[in-house]
Parts: sequence; C-alpha cells; structure tokens
Amino acid sequence: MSEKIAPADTCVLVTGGAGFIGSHTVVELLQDGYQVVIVDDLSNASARVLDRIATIVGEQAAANLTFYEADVNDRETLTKIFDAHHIDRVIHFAGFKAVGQSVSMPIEYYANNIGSTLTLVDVMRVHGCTSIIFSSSATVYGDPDSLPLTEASPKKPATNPYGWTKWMIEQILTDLNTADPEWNVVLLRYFNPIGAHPSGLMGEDPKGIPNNLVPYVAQTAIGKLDAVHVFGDDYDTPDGTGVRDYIHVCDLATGHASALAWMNGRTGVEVFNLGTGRGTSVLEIIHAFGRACGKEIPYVIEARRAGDVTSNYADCSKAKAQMGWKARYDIDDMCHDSWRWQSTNPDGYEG
Ligand SMILES: O=c1ccn([C@@H]2O[C@H](COP(=O)(O)OP(=O)(O)O[C@H]3O[C@H](CO)[C@@H](O)[C@H](O)[C@H]3O)[C@@H](O)[C@H]2O)c(=O)[nH]1
Repeated sequence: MSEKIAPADTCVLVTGGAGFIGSHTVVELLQDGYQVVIVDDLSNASARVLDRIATIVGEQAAANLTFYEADVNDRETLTKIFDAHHIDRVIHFAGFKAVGQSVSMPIEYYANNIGSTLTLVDVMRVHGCTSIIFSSSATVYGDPDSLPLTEASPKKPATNPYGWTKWMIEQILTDLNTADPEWNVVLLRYFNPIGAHPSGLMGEDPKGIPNNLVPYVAQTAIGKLDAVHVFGDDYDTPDGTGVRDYIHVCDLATGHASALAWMNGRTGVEVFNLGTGRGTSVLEIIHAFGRACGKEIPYVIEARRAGDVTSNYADCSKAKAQMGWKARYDIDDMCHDSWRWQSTNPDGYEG
C-alpha cells in the first residue's frame, strides 16, 4: 500500500499542465487544496494561462502553484525539479496529440511521447515517487466490436503513431507495476474532450486550422472559417454522420481529482473510461453549437476521413462505482461554454 496523505500535504506534478485538459485539471486540484507543480515546455500552450488559473482560484490557492517551463524529456531539469519539491503523485498529460501530424512525423511522436514518459518514470523511480495518472485515450479501443465500450473491451491495433504512443505508454506503466508492485498507476481513457471553463477564461487554443470538430465549428461560428467540413454522411448511424462521446473538459478535470483521491493509499494498475455514456453525431454537434451561438453554422458534406471509426461511446459505470465520479455537463452546456470562450477570446490566449 502506498502512503495515504491529505490534499494539503500532497504535491502533485502535472506535466503538460498549461495545456487544454491540464490547465482545467490544475484549477480543480488547487481548488481541492493540493500543492501543484506544472512542467510544460509551452510547445502547444501559452504562459498566459497561468494568470487565468490564478484569477479563477484566487490568490490563496494560486500560492500553491509552481510553474517550470521545461521539457519532460530534459532529465537534468526534471531531476532538479524533483530535488526541489517532494513530489507525491504525478499526472502525465504532456505529449504531442495531433493524429494527422503523427502519421507524417512518427519519429518525433515516438521520441517525444514515449521518450519523455521513460525519462519521467525513471526520474520518479530515483526519487521514490511511484504514483502516476496517465492521460490515455479511447483511441486504444480502435474500431469497436460492440458498444458501449467498457474497460474490459479489447485494445485494438492503433491506426496512427499518436494512438500507438497511448497504447504503448499504457503497456510501459503496466510493466512497471509488474516489476515493482509498489507502483500505483491509473490509466484514464478519455473520450472526446470539448467545452471550456464556464468563466470564459480558459479553453482550447489550437494552433493553426483546427483538426478536431468542435474547435473547427467554433471558428466557423465566429467567421474565421467559412463552413464545417462534415467527414462522411454515409455511416451506419441515425443521421449518417460519425458518433462520439463528447465530454466537458471540466468533467475530465473532476475525473482526475477523483482518481487522485481514489488512488490515495493504493497500489496496482487501474483503468477508467472518462466519458458521458452518450453518443452524439457530427450534425447534432453542429446544431447544438448553432443554438449556443444563436446562428446557423454552415456546413458541407465531404468524403469520410481516413482512420475514423463510425461510433464510439463509453460505459462509465466503473468510474462511478469505484471513484464516485460521473459527468455532469450535457452537450448544450459544452457548446455554450465553448462558445463563451471562443467569442470572448477569438484569438485564444495570445489575442
Ligand atoms: O472538421 C471536422 C473534424 C471532425 N469531424 C468528425 O467529427 C468527429 C470527431 O472528430 P474529432 O473531433 O477529430 O475527434 P476524433 O477523431 O474522434 O479523435 C478524438 O478522440 C480520440 C479518442 O477517441 C482521441 O484519441 C483524439 O486525440 C481526439 O482528437 C468524427 O466523426 C470526425 O469525422 C468532421 O466531420 N469534421
């Protein structure tokens, strides 16, 4: 059994803590009273998110946050950070995440995502820290045989290097626990994170033209893009468009807080799906976003995108039964919050 400690005495290292899911999770942890250390190289994030975090949580909680601009793969710097703080638990978000880019840059994806994880867990081991929550993905289920997906559903071969890095890091962390049962590993498989902080101060800030549906819809809604390209309307779904389990980023953040509390005092490897359990089609998203912003979103039907699955959605009963966690926000909430963020920060954090 690992040591059981109260949030105020627990220091959590959050890699990638300035990113979309990371920053929302950091807010949740500070509000719960944890001490938080962020390591982020800002390759896909802005330092301005730190002021936004401080505004949301207030001065007192913000005093428990330390930020390092550093690459997780930089062993020397990471070692200094572990020497300077007594890190009790790690939440590992940092990594490249663009599916299409991973196909054209496999070496960079494997070196960055796998390399930094190996460096991280080795530095953790040297410092006697053996508790880690990893940002995994529903992508490890591949093209599902049956729905909803439970944690017992088989892992399938990934369709791109990004997916393989998630797949392999799950395996690496599982092997660590086999070698040393003191390791306390939680693999959180996210479905499709969207939405933004209800304050409008934090949200998703993709660089360039967005790859993912909701940021693309949001930028179409403010007129930066002409129309949403719907990738296929001939799928075997109620309206022919792809179905996904979209989850509000603040629900994901509470999922991490629940996992931290749950893993306290345990060892072993546990997997949890984080989704809502509801599937929503591309057209349903476009219409919900239109309601949120008060105007119709133009769209055109295109060919299917290579590598896309027809449908996926989660069975989240394990997270509810074991951690007491469940998603609270629905699609309309997610679209309203995305729209609030997009319309008040049209150029993201750098605007
Ligand atoms: O411009 C767009 C973008 C997407 N889609 C469709 O919208 C749905 C959702 O696509 P997207 O937002 O790109 O998410 P996914 O492809 O489902 O992938 C997300 O969800 C995976 C987990 O299931 C994660 O691994 C990935 O990182 C994350 O991008 C799919 O049916 C797409 O075909 C469009 O029609 N037009």
